[in-house]
Amino acid sequence: MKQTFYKYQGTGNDFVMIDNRLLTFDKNDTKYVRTLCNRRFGIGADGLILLEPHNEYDFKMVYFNADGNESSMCGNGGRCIVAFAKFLGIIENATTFEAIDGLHRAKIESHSVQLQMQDVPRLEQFESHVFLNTGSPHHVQLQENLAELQVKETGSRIRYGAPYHESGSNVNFVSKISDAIFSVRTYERGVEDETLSCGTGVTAVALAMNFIGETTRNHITLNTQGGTLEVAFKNKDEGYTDIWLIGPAVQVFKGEF
Ligand SMILES: N[C@@H](CCC[C@H](N)C(=O)O)C(=O)O
Repeated sequence: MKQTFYKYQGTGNDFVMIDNRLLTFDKNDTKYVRTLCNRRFGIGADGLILLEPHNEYDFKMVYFNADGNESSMCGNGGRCIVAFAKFLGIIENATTFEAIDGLHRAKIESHSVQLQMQDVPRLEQFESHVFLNTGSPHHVQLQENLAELQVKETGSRIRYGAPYHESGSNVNFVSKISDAIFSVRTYERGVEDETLSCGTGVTAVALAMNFIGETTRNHITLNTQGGTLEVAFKNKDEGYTDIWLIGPAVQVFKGEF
């Protein structure tokens, strides 16, 4: 039987999106998911997302990286699935849904989707980077000459090196433009390459920059290779709460396989 899919992108982080409310998609077929995400032999995407039914909330999000493995939270994917749920008529402009890291609230305002992220209680500062988990693990480091950086090579070395090794971390390279604006390039674990944008990544960058005193702001603009995102948050005694990731989420096309 043919399977309908949709393609979505959020600031260039792109996803195959499937309505799996009938639970017919084989989630254990890693090779199949990997092929669908392959840009030469498949549809092509940074990840694949299933929208599934939920007993209490509007829907459930199941996220796979382009390598075919189910992974931790995807912020841009979370914003895209909210737009998809509205397209399917499951929600109007506000929702609560479940993802692998717990419940998320979200709001839609014209083409912008605002996604509430989990609180971040703990950030670790090292000599040249900050490590934190915003639903996915993120290494954040300030970087000179960001435009010239070989993100795939440098990111891969950090992702597979100590202390991350096989389980890995996403790696974000950051350049400060002003107190309120930072540029970010991200190497994504599970894609094993630079992506044009990473939602949990820019969230990590905004919090990390506040944590190390590079900004005093609580609403930060992040320039990514694929467009602009915003992150708003509140400081707690330890860590951060009321964290929102804000930006566009666009349906690109529909197809079947
Ligand atoms: N693109 C995502 C991050 C997806 C998860 C990541 N690749 C991982 O496995 O940690 C985002 O927008 O947050």
